[in-house]
Amino acid sequence: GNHWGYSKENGPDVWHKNYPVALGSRQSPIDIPRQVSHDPSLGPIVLDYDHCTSINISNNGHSVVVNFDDTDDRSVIHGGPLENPYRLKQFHFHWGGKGCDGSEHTVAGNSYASELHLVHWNAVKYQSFDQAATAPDGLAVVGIFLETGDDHRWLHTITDAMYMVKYKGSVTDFKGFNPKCLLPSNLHFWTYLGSLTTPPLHESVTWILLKEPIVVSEKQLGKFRLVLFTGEEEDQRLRMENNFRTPQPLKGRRIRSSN
Ligand SMILES: C[C@@H](CNC(=O)c1ccc(S(N)(=O)=O)cc1)Cn1ccc2ccccc21
Ligand SMILES: [Zn+2]
Repeated sequence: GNHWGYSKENGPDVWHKNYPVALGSRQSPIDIPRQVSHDPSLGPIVLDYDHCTSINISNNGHSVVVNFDDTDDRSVIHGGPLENPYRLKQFHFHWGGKGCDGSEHTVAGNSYASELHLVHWNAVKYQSFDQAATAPDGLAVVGIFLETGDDHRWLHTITDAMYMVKYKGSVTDFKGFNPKCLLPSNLHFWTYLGSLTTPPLHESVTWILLKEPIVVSEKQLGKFRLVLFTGEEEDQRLRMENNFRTPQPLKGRRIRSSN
């Protein structure tokens, strides 16, 4: 059927037809204004990834996703705005086309080349990721902006694996990767209550956006674009690019800033 995507016919402008929450009161992404209220009660965000276990890397037809073993609390984030530890489930990226920016959140109206999402779920309160994904305090996503410059020294492990998942539906082993190597030097952040940025667009995400971008090269970003939206058996070969939703109305929400 008319599965959702990022083209004119099935993209963000028509998602509301099958997912009416797209017009809801806590949708993501958003633009982060120049002035955000500083909340001194916000402690630092802590990412305990030392024993994380990556499993595989896959192409789900919307992004490239690295999946983790989330059967116990071996890799969690806590602190910041979070009242519980949240378990790392997966990370994935959103990016643009050649020379076009592709982040989802924007800062004072400015986009970045790409945006990395580290997706976590509240395993203290919920029995499964899917159950947490429908709860208002179910998920916590850490967003990290990517800007272009020099090569990122660790991103090649991911871009090399992307060759193996060129087609929608492909998956390949991807063990021993610790996403700590993708973090910027400081963890200052903005936080607000929002949603998944793709259907089903559930309003279940506490967003934690790191202020400092990481730097990757144009060459490395170019390898993201060798991935396809389409499956091996399809006659159309659609390059995976511009897989981002644009900023949504703030609707009175408060955005808080850490230090
Ligand atoms: C959460 C969906 C699957 N989607 C995600 O897991 C997900 C995670 C992060 C982002 S982002 N870009 O905001 O970081 C977007 C999507 C499965 N699922 C669970 C219940 C459910 C009900 C209907 C349809 C699909 C359903
Ligand atoms: Zn995402």
